Amino acid sequence: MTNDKYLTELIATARHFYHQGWMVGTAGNLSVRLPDGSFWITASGRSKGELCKSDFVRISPQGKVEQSSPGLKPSAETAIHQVIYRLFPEATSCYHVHSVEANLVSRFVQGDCLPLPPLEMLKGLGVWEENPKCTLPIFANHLQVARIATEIEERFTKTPPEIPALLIRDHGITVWATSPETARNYIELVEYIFRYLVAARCAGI
Ligand SMILES: CSCCC(=O)C(=O)COP(=O)(O)O
Ligand SMILES: [Zn+2]
Repeated sequence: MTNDKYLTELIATARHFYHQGWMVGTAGNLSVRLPDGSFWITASGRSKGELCKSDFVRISPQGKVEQSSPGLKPSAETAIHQVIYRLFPEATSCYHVHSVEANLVSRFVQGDCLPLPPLEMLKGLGVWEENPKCTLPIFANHLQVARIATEIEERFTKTPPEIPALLIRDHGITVWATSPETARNYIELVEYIFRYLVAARCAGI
């Protein structure tokens, strides 16, 4: 893929997520990793429904800004993307969105794991067991993003997640995948599961 194609894909995906209500205003951030280990990430504070090609910053494998339009800052949550790419060398895309449902389900439990219902949809996230008992890791939403990133690194180094996703309480979901298309599917699947959980609770199930 050329740089242009990567950015076109991220712009289209952000617009799609914006129209779902998952990247309202400036919420969320998307990144894609290139074969040289650098990655393109959305610049901080841009309206995610109307991104253009100059709204991205390229971060080197060492974590420095490598390419940017004047006046841009990388996403405030770049440290989380960096830690995901470090932990999961096969990942080439990392997407983070804020939905109402993600925030609601993050309060359904007090602990640091959200049990997921044994839905067929889990197969789309790589879970192929009969009646799976799968959980989604939850992290606290610290003001200092670096602290969230450190906690992700410490926890996943000891206990790898069962699915390529993590939830930050009262904040949003992050997924990672081996292609931009797969990361987009993962966001859609996880958001479906969140809607199911909210609907099930409303229905008293
Ligand atoms: C209203 S969004 C608050 C910051 C945030 O959580 C986010 O995902 C967007 O931050 P960025 O710096 O990537 O624009
Ligand atoms: Zn966020």
